[in-house]
Amino acid sequence: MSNAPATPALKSWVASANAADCHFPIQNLPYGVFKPTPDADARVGAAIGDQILDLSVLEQAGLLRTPAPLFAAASLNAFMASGRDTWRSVRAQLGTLLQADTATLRDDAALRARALVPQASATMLLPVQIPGYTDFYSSKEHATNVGSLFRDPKNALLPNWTEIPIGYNGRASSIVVGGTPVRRPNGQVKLPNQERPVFSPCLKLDFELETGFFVGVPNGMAEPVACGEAESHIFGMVLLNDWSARDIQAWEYVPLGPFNAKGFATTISPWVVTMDALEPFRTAQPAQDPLPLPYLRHDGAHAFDIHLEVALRPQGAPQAATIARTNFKHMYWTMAQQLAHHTVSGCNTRVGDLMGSGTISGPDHGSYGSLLELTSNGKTPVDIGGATRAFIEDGDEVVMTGWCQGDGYRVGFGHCAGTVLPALPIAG
Ligand SMILES: O=C(O)/C=C/C(=O)CC(=O)CC(=O)O
Ligand SMILES: [Ca+2]
Ligand SMILES: [Mg+2]
Repeated sequence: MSNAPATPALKSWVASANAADCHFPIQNLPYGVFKPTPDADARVGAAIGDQILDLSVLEQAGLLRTPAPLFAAASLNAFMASGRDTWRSVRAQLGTLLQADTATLRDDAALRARALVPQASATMLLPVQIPGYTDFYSSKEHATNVGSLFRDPKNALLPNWTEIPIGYNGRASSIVVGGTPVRRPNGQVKLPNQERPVFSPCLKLDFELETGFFVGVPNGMAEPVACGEAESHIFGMVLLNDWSARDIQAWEYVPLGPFNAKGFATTISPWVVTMDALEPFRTAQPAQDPLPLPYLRHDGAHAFDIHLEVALRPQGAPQAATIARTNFKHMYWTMAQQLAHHTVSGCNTRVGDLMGSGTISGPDHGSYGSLLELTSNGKTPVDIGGATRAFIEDGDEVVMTGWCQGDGYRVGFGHCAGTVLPALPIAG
């Protein structure tokens, strides 16, 4: 259970995969859905270096053994539904095919030309057909910060927080893949010193730095997933931006929680990093006090050491400025506890359900996962090199990234990016 993997860097014949800072070395092999050209059909691929390995081409060429055809598909759902043995077998077969000393594809120029697509020329699509989306609230630092800003600094953390992995049922319909522009929402905003709300473009648009996990092995109704078994239901993880309209949220959220403030868009990264690729980076979660109720207990280490960053790039700026750095390992509630809690009532899950971690804030000011926290609700704007931001402005691009640091290699998530478009005009 170490977080300092000692495995020496394995090499691939895809040279770009061997760079020490590459997110997609042979140790990673994340899955995504892409079109090699705008008119082509969508298909499943695995990222390797700066290329995509087209799994539908490999499958057609008879180079992948699976129980059924899985990869000439517009989503990962069929592959996810094929079960954990198939996930592991495909991962092992791809690892072998891509290893430096395996000649099969390396020395077949014609097949290689069809099977490898430069990432720069491909269009990435939403990787999963997502039946349901739930967002948790599992960072103690985030819950404490937001509790202080929205409610009472003296009682920032509500009494249920250390007992329940708090969550809300989100909107699957508005989840988009990284690179998709996001429109600033209009909604009800309550301005200070006014008795009634106004209908207005959101004036406090924010990001939330999160990860998400996909359910690969579903559970039936009234068949709760045990905490100790929960990880075996998870297919993999993505970066997730739970865009949040803070002014709409502050007015609407009592008593049923966020609605329009978080339902207009959620962005996920195009590549799904498997739990098998993340396994070497398993580490201990923070100590939990009080001891959770028995259905939320698991032995051993259930956090993952994933370094995370958020950068902001104003329209026209050549570079994005990094405004937050944190780590997934700070999360108080684990993914296993989230899934056990979600299903303990008898709630079923489906293949492709997405569970957001909740905003990932760390202990220091520069490790907060939202502008709400970084700017104390707009009071202390952040510096983005030549400009400042209290909240997101039109034309700003928010870019999240994350990776696990191995010995001479990285298991990375790539980017999760989105540019904000102006709100729709308000009539009259
Ligand atoms: O504390 C609140 O009232 C609200 C908190 C959030 O906005 C967070 C939410 O979406 C869950 C999370 O990202 O942790
Ligand atoms: Ca959230
Ligand atoms: Mg959202």
